[in-house]
Amino acid sequence: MELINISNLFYKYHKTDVLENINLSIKNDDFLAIIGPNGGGKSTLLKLILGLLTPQEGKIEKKIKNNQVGYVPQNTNLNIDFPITAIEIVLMGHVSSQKKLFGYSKQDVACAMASLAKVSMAEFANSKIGDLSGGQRQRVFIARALCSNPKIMLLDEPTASIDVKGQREIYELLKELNSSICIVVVSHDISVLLNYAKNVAHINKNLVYHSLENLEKNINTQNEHLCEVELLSALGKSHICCEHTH
Ligand SMILES: Nc1ncnc2c1ncn2[C@@H]1O[C@H](COP(=O)(O)OP(=O)(O)OP(=O)(O)O)[C@@H](O)[C@H]1O
Repeated sequence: MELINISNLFYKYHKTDVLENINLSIKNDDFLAIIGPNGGGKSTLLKLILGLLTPQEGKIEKKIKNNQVGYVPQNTNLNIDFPITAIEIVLMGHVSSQKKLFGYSKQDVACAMASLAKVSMAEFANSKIGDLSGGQRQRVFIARALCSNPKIMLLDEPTASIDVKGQREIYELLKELNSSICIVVVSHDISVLLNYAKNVAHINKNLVYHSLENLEKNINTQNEHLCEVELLSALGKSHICCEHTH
């Protein structure tokens, strides 16, 4: 089932074109990797899908409600010295049916604990976020996004500054979640991601789509230093590589 359909989308900041004629369909069981060079327009596309920006031309049709879209932002600006616990972070993502002025209901806390359990972080519920490793912190943010029972989860650079072992653990978790949730990951760290993604959207103002499921694995994605140029030439799209050098 198609969850999101983007057709003939254009977006510019001021007078500069950032996205041109984007067409993309995202299905409920997809695991989509959005890759591309710095400034290629990946975050802009994510913001458009989230409804934070509005297309100037073209359209984005969503077959789901906004609260069924989970979002895990880049956490580079997180102040890890802030004295907040894992469960408090998760509760921030919980939209309670029972309105309370102060604090959270027992159901809210139970839901947050269930989300932490899904990402194997229940035992760290009362740990301060600053005491967790980068990978554990990322799991907590995934738990926060899970609180709203999303049908699709968008993650912006979820493995930035996490070592390769930690990256694999995050993607194993996302693979598990992908049995019931559509996963969309924006990332530069494609070597590990490509072992898990089903499809790839390469964005550099334009979008080029690759299905990985049908791709003969003629590239060694276990290679930690696999770069985008190698990937794209293996996919037979070496012309795209040239765009990076402009
Ligand atoms: N709010 C803004 N106002 C003006 N220009 C912007 C704004 N946000 C992004 N841009 C520009 O739009 C282009 C695309 O930016 P975007 O952040 O979408 O790229 P990206 O592919 O996510 O990059 P990165 O990989 O570096 O995160 C860049 O040239 C950027 O400078």
